Amino acid sequence: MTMTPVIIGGGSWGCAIASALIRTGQHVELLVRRQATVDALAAGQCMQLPDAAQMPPMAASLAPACLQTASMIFVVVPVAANPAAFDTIATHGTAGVPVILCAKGISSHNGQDAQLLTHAAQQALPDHPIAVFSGPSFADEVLAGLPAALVAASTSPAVLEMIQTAFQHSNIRVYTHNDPDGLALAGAMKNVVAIAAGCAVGLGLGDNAKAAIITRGLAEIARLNHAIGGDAETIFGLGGVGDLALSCAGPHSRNMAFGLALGAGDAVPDKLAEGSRTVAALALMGRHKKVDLPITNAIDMVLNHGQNLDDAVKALLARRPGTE
Ligand SMILES: NC(=O)C1=CN([C@@H]2O[C@H](COP(=O)(O)OP(=O)(O)OC[C@H]3O[C@@H](n4cnc5c(N)ncnc54)[C@H](O)[C@@H]3O)[C@@H](O)[C@H]2O)C=CC1
Ligand SMILES: O=C(CO)COP(=O)(O)O
Repeated sequence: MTMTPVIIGGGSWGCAIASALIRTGQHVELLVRRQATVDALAAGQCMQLPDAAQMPPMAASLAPACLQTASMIFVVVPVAANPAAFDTIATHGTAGVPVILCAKGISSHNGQDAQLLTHAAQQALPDHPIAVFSGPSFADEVLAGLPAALVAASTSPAVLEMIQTAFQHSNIRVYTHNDPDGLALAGAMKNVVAIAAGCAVGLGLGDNAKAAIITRGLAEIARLNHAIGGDAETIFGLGGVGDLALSCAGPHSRNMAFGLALGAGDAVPDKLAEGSRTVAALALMGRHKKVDLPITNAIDMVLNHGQNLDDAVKALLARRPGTE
């Protein structure tokens, strides 16, 4: 029986990861929800990135039985769909096969609690080693074959070796470390900071304000990372400052584009902006951990509690500045 990597999710990032593996000559299967996605992938088209050229045809299926022959399982659906993906793996997967978390957000049940995706996965899948795969990586560029550097984090050196080997000779260069919680948190938080940076630019507050938000946002990420027991080095690596810099660079990031529209008073784009969905859970996590997250809280107030964006900015600026 041939074991192959299986990717749950046939959207932008699922296709990009698949393309990197396929180009090294590996067979990859995608597990998706709709027949239309199966057909599009077989024709070399990603439905969420219709302009992507040179995408190799991809084998996809609606049948979770493909998980039985998975060598490793990438979970590449939005955070809200991760619990259902974990259930599918628990039912159809083989114990011991690594599960690699690729979504960037915080898990939440009806806004009542907040949990790192790593913890949610460990609870749901106690028989599987868990890894996080993150870093600065726009799907369209990876899909186009351009180079990117990512981080795989797991407490299992054998799993890290497996992931690194899978991407060897691909356009994704994989660095490793052993802090999956910190990496998962950083990926979730950078999306919210990108929304805030977008708001500042959209409001016309200038480049100085944008740089201040990025830097103070990084400080928030570092504080919450410390509180959850994450490694400080994670925040200064590809999955921390690297992904934050990428996502705050401009509207190529869907989160930044969401913030830009919000700041400019325009309708927000209908593309996935995980930060808008995760900010409530992050703010909750900050309260639980007693960590001050002013930028995260401001975006939560605007998106989930009806605060006017101008008032949120005034409230942020009225805070007494502390030591850096
Ligand atoms: N696009 C990118 O550049 C990157 C995205 N990510 C992360 O990967 C995750 C997925 O993002 P994208 O692939 O970009 O999103 P996308 O919007 O391009 O695709 C999402 C895919 O998940 C499927 N899906 C949505 N809800 C589902 C559900 N309830 N059950 C099963 N499948 C469902 C959709 O049909 C679609 O195929 C997000 O957390 C994102 O932050 C991470 C790195 C890069
Ligand atoms: O996480 C990403 C790149 O690393 C993608 O960012 P957006 O979801 O904001 O487009």
